[in-house]
Amino acid sequence: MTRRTAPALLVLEDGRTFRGEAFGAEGETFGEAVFSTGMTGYQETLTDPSYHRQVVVMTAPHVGNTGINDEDPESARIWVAGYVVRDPARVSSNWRSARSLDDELRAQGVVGISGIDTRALTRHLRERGAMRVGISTTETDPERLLERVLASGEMAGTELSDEVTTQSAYVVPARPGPWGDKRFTVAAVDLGIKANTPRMMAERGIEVHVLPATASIDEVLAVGADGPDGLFFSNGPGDPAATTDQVALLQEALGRDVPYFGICFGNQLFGRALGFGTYKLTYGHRGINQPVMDRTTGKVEVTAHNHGFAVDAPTDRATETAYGVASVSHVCLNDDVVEGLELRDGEGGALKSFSVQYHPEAAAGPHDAAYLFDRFCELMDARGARPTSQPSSEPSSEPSSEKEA
Ligand SMILES: NC(=O)CC[C@H](N)C(=O)O
Repeated sequence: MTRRTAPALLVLEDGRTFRGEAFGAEGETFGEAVFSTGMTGYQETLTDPSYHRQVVVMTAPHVGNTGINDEDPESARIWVAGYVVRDPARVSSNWRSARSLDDELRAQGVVGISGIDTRALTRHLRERGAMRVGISTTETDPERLLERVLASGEMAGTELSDEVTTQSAYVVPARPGPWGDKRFTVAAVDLGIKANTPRMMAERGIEVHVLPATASIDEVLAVGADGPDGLFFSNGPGDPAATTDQVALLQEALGRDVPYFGICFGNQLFGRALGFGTYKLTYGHRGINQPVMDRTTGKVEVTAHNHGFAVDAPTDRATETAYGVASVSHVCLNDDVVEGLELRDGEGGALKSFSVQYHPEAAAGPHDAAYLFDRFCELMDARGARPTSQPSSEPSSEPSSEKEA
């Protein structure tokens, strides 16, 4: 790999400027500046559709050591809008490595910058909050780049599912096991799904029907010979408060008693479907070492996160909703942010649906939260009866208004 020495410029929307070197493709890019504290898993980060329109700053000082392989991508392309690293590896060293990180960024046209003080940049974002940023290898004047940063799109209020979702439905077959060929059939709405999610479901005997984000309730109920055993909403980019169609879809499914499991964006939309608001966190949670407590078991798990928004739900009491009794199942021990929701038949009653704000499918690990896929299987098992095509009750509560942090 040849090292680049072309100058590059990074300007935040509040005018703070960093100068470094071109890394990856040359050109100019804009997005929301966010930082990730993951020490490993940069390939999974780059290809996670939830990072669409975000410029990711890596706090790990040395990035790219293991190159890029053909097995680990979470989707067919890199989604980050830009990439910021301190010190790119000069040599890729791993038996699976097919090419260097720099070559991959260039091949996919992703503009990055290296050689900047990522610690100072991260501290700035932590204090001032996530904000818009521009990176350019063609502009040398920070003032002119700043004008374009200020003209670029904001993350708050932006709906992005249709830019990342699959164009057509596809099936990930169940892996045969002690259950026979398959155990369950699940409709999974792709709001930016990562490849490891259907993989972990398939390993548990789930046949996963991945549907586009525009799926209707009829398309969901048409999955499986007799309707799906469960409904799943994936992770995904954008502001959950700007998403309405999928909230309505979820309310229809909950009204028909379809067991539901959601991850990240799927947790936020579950919250909205239950009538809670969502809000933007100051700088969000992105990394692979976040402590989360499961309030049902009292156990603490170390988990992977990637979220800039969160659900605004009370942690001190359960909430009556049109679909059952909702409560906060998981909290982040760093800042008490809601990390999971559950819906029960009545207070202390049987579980009907649940979701988490973090990533049980985390491919770079940690794997503490993988049990949630088993919990989904247990839920579908327990609620065995297939959903009916008639709503069990008319949804009545509208999602409450959103709060901006
Ligand atoms: N990984 C995700 O699903 C992210 C959800 C949402 N876009 C957020 O930033 O909070």
